[in-house]
Amino acid sequence: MFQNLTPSEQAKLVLSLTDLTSLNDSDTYQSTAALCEKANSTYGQTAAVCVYKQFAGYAKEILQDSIPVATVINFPDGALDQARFNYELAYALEQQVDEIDYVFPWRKLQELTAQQAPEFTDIQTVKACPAYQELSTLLKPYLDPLTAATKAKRLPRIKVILESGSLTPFQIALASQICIDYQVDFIKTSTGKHGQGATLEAAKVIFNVIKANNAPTGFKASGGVSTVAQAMEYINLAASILGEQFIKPETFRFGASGIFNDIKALIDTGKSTTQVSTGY
Ligand SMILES: O=C[C@H](O)COP(=O)(O)O
Repeated sequence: MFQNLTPSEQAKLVLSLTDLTSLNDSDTYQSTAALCEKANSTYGQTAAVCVYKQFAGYAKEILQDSIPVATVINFPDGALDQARFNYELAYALEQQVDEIDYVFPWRKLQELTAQQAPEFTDIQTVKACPAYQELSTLLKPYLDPLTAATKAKRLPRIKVILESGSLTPFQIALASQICIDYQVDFIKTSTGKHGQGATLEAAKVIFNVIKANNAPTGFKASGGVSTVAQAMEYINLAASILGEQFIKPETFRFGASGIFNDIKALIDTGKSTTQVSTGY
């Protein structure tokens, strides 16, 4: 089905699945307003906007519930710091954000699995790994309050960022399993701030863990996704493993800061920015 879409239809589909993101030290109220304008334009609406928490309240004010506002916490390092977590979560909830993208303590996962390098074959091998239980217990004070906020309807959705580019397939599977156990809404690949961003290989591991659990968990590809052609590869891979019905904003997202120009070019001209001649 997705293979038959015209370039403009592909661009519109990708736009509808994108959390249009700006997470730069140079962000301002002005740049936040510009981001919100792009997210709700004549080209269509994005799935969400994602901004640092100090701009989230302002984005909410501009968008007035027309588009969900997401913010990041424990970002980008993925610390295990309870006081910081409590503060950042409370602050984000005060801004009445719709979605929180929380960075998984991936360095702790690396540390706990440093002596083991098993291949990811199936989910039973992941569950048999001592690090799985240990990390699951360590993360309870972080993941429980997040899911409690969704259950209390203070927060519609939680995403957990794995930083998959710094993890092996086994570690990605283990972290994904913990996310599913704690009933987070989305497993997200990357912060876009550290090393390798999203890859199809990491996405495939996450899709297979979601499938093995028959879980309602969604997926977000982020970090370096800057063209519609790239995004379509994730869409086609997800559809082939989890079915076409998975491809909707409730379960499938892109986190991208630089994809809007390509979407615009495809809708306006039918040609990607990567195909547009520079005149040389
Ligand atoms: O969550 C989203 C990422 O920070 C976006 O990464 P990007 O700037 O490489 O598109």
